[in-house]
Amino acid sequence: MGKPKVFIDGAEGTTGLQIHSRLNERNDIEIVSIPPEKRKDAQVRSHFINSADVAILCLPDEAAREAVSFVTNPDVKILDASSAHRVASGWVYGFPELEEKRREEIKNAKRVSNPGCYPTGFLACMRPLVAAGIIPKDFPATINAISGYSGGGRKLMEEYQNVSGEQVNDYAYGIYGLTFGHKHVKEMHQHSGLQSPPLFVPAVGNFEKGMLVQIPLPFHSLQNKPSGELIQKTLEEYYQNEKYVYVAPINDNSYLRKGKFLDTQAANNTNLVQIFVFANDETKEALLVARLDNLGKGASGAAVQNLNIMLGLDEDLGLS
Ligand SMILES: NC(=O)C1=CN([C@@H]2O[C@H](COP(=O)(O)OP(=O)(O)OC[C@H]3O[C@@H](n4cnc5c(N)ncnc54)[C@H](OP(=O)(O)O)[C@@H]3O)[C@@H](O)[C@H]2O)C=CC1
Ligand SMILES: CC(=O)N[C@@H](CCC(=O)OP(=O)(O)O)C(=O)O
Repeated sequence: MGKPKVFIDGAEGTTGLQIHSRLNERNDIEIVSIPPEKRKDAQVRSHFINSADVAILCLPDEAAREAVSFVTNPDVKILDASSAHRVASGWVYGFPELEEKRREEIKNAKRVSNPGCYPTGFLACMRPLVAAGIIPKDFPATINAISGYSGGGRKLMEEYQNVSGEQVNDYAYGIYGLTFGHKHVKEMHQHSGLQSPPLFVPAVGNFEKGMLVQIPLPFHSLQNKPSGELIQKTLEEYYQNEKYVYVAPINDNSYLRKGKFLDTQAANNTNLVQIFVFANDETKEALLVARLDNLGKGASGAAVQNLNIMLGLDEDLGLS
């Protein structure tokens, strides 16, 4: 049998380029590339998709749905990096660490949806705690998060990269999603085990990549008041055998710059999601924070990990 063929639809976009550069050096797979002038030609894309073992979609949602409609070859596997199929039936949600059977499901699936960047941080923290009954299913979760501008794809990157002079201050930090219903909320709801969708307030900063996802836990309003240690230990045990989800010791100052500041970009260029638990048992407050590279475990790293699993290869190939 020859090397598995991988086609990246949208290879010239932000996520596509990163996946390509992670796969480019590998000699265990063959990357099949569409001629640049044909990259939006439906017929040519369809041909490439149907001749691949795995087609990775790095496209806007609508173009991703269109790409799936092109599939006629029953053997083709699709890995969709867009948000088009993250809550769709018939698709496996490609977060291998989220539950025990997930790797096997990804391996056997014909359709895998790569998780969103913010949901990766939120779900990594929330799902194990809801599953363990430490956070009740009816908990009204809220999320404040900050992302680098590459999260918005090529257009937002160009906008930020052209900012100069006095505008730099305006672009430093801005919250958005203020009409609610951000495209990630359904995904965060469905895969968390929570009864209601979380209230999500994202922000974007004037830096390329890196992300913090913060989940406040005001336990004084709850009947059961778990200790910070129970929260941290539950997460630590849940991910004890995982290479790409790291749970820091509780209230660990060593991750804080000058003992105070949790920086956004320290997980960049890795496939890691780092989880921090800050807690005060006297005031009954805790804060969960996930830090990741939105283009790493939030997109291209996760995609390469899923691709490896889908092809039955060593999961760590091409990852750091
Ligand atoms: N950036 C991030 O942090 C993350 C992004 N994602 C997801 O990945 C997907 C891609 O995002 P991103 O890479 O950031 O976006 P980009 O805008 O950077 O890239 C999208 C690419 O798709 C191309 N494209 C658009 N329409 C078509 C079409 N009909 N046929 C073929 N190619 C097309 C675009 O070309 P052109 O520019 O010429 O229109 C562009 O090259 C999105 O669905 C996003 O949600 C997932 C996780 C994180
Ligand atoms: C800063 C920024 O604009 N971020 C994007 C989220 C990233 C994205 O669209 O990609 P995924 O959905 O695949 O994670 C947004 O809020 O729409």
